[in-house]
Amino acid sequence: MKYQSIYHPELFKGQTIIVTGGGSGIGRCTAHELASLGATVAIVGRKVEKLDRVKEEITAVGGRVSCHACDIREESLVRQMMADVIARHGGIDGLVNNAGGQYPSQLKDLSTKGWEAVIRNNLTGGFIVAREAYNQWMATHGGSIVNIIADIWGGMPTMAHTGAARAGMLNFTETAACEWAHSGVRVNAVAPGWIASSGFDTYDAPMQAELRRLKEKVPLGRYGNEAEVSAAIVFLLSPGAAFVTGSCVRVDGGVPNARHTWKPVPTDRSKPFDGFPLATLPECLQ
Ligand SMILES: CCC/C=C/C(=O)SCCNC(=O)CCNC(=O)[C@H](O)C(C)(C)COP(=O)([O-])OP(=O)([O-])OC[C@H]1O[C@@H](n2cnc3c(N)ncnc32)[C@H](O)[C@@H]1OP(=O)([O-])[O-]
Ligand SMILES: NC(=O)C1=CN([C@@H]2O[C@H](COP(=O)(O)OP(=O)(O)OC[C@H]3O[C@@H](n4cnc5c(N)ncnc54)[C@H](OP(=O)(O)O)[C@@H]3O)[C@@H](O)[C@H]2O)C=CC1
Repeated sequence: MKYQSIYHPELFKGQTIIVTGGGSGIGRCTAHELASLGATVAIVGRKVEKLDRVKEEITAVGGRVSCHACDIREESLVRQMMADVIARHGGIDGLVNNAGGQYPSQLKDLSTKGWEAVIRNNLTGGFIVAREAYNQWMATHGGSIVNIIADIWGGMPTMAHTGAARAGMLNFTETAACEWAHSGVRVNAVAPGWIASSGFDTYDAPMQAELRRLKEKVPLGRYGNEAEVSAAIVFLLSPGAAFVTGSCVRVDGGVPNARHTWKPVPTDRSKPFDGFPLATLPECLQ
């Protein structure tokens, strides 16, 4: 079934856009939406079988997509991946720096190795991918980069490593937006709140129990869905955002504004946008 985007179906006709982490969740949804809008999508991830599945889904509805196995933490692999995408598609117009993830741990129990693994995954990796996109293509041709971060406004108990990495990524976004503006490159961020995606299923049972409870703390009264994050990414990549750079769009149902005052009311308070018929509800919420 084809993606039902709210945007014009030829918005990205003739463009090539890289989506890291395109084999599942938010990245998979974004790849579907961009392909439905005419883009050729290059999806990147560590597990080839996940990428192949998404490729099958997108080609089945007439989209164009290529798969690139690559760990974003490995500089030489990222360099090669970027060169392959450029050689295969003739350039890159956009990059969605979405690959990432972490595991819950209290600070006192966090090993240095674990801290560094998460920083590499969510800060260093995103930096390497963006720098290679810029140096290998965008510096001379322009382009648009969207970095996916998280709701980092305030502390993130049990998620300090990823909070530090994503806060770093926000500042990287602001700096790159300045340094790369003269090349016609815009750099923005999207900060998802609690998004019911396959990502939830990667957590252990106690964390999943916590996640089931958390929606009561959202002013809009529910989790977000993948299509709602994708819509923000697509806006920032589009000409509609031509004068937007160094910004962050928060897609979180209002959580950062309400942390101290919100009194939970356990009912849904907004109608979701759901343009993605193939979205997978995480098993832990079923
Ligand atoms: C932000 C809020 C909301 C967000 C929601 C989402 O993001 S949804 C999306 C969610 N999606 C995802 O999160 C998916 C992506 N996530 C991942 O791939 C992993 O979480 C990763 C980033 C740690 C990389 O892991 P990897 O396998 O490549 O790394 P590695 O094997 O090289 O390990 C290096 C060291 O890290 C440590 N350590 C690692 N795991 C654990 C653990 N569970 N337990 C304890 N410790 C752990 C350990 O010290 C290990 O060394 P050791 O002691 O073994 O010698
Ligand atoms: N869902 C949520 O509530 C939130 C999500 N986020 C962030 O949004 C992004 C997408 O998350 P979501 O779709 O929910 O989760 P998923 O776990 O489904 O997606 C993460 C994707 O990133 C890929 N990935 C992870 N590490 C690497 C790596 N080192 N190199 C290449 N690819 C990698 C994974 O593929 P593979 O395993 O094949 O490598 C996977 O497809 C992540 O950065 C996540 O942390 C932020 C805030 C909230």
